[in-house]
Amino acid sequence: MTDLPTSAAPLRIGTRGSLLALAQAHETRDRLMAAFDLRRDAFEVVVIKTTGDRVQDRSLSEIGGKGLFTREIEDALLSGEIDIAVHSMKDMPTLQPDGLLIDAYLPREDPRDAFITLDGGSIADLPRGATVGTSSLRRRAQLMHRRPDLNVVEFRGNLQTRMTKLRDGVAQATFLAMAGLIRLGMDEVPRRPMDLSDMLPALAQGAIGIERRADDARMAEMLAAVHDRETGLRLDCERAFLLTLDGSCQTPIAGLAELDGGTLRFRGEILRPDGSEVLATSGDCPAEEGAALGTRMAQDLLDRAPDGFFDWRS
Ligand SMILES: NCc1[nH]cc(CCC(=O)O)c1CC(=O)O
Repeated sequence: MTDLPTSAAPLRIGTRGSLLALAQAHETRDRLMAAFDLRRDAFEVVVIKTTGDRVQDRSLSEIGGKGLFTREIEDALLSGEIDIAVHSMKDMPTLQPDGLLIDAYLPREDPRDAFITLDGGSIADLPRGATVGTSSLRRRAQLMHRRPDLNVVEFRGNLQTRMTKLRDGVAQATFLAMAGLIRLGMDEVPRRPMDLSDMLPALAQGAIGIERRADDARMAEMLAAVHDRETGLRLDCERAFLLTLDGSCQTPIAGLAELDGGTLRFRGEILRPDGSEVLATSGDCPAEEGAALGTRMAQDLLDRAPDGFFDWRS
């Protein structure tokens, strides 16, 4: 490989500024350092503020639009201010702008959601009418499906902010992705990982993707060295499912692909926002054919959804 980055011409990694985003950018840098025997000063982490970071006083679905956490970063990639961008794949729109692509993923972390209370209790321990904080339409719908008696309130902010809200009594419980807790080393937070049969995660939860310019052969070569093939196969299926349903992280859609040797198994579901109805599907295929399976699984749900099921789609 010619033309490796140096301290004089470092590889610039674009990222949001949250602690989790920075941890993910640093993991990407560390893996590239190891793969190419480079020093830390051959990299520069460039923090970019996005609309989603800036607006804290309204719910994400209210601000609307796709790419709330990505647009400014993708602009920096297109203009050449950065060389790659590191993203939580569950926050990524399913299609990238012309000229950009994502075909490199780091090894996926635990994809499950965790149920969080200060005393480590379970959902079943919550008294009738208890308040749960979450801004995720998916988690809200999944929770209300099981416990329609619960009161769900908006809970925005990073992991630290949400823990402070729990301590302040704004809500008795919340959900956080296991991947975030693990990547931030928040070992002191009492968490109960949700069984996958009780709560399917957001599509691509726990996966880190690295975006680059489509015509950047040097970055393509470098990223291929850190790409995790199994994560890629699972994400091919999950992203095809999401694309066919035209969903995003802000719609009540859940699903997960898992590899079992050469077989890819997928489970997915869509919900009404109030949790009153769930439509679930599952299937499997050879590991390499996940995209076709994801599309077929989504089509199955579209075919079965009664009139009006998708009224929440704008
Ligand atoms: N929507 C915010 C977001 N984006 C990615 C993660 C967690 C890490 C991941 O899923 O990769 C989180 C926080 C959360 O849902 O608890």
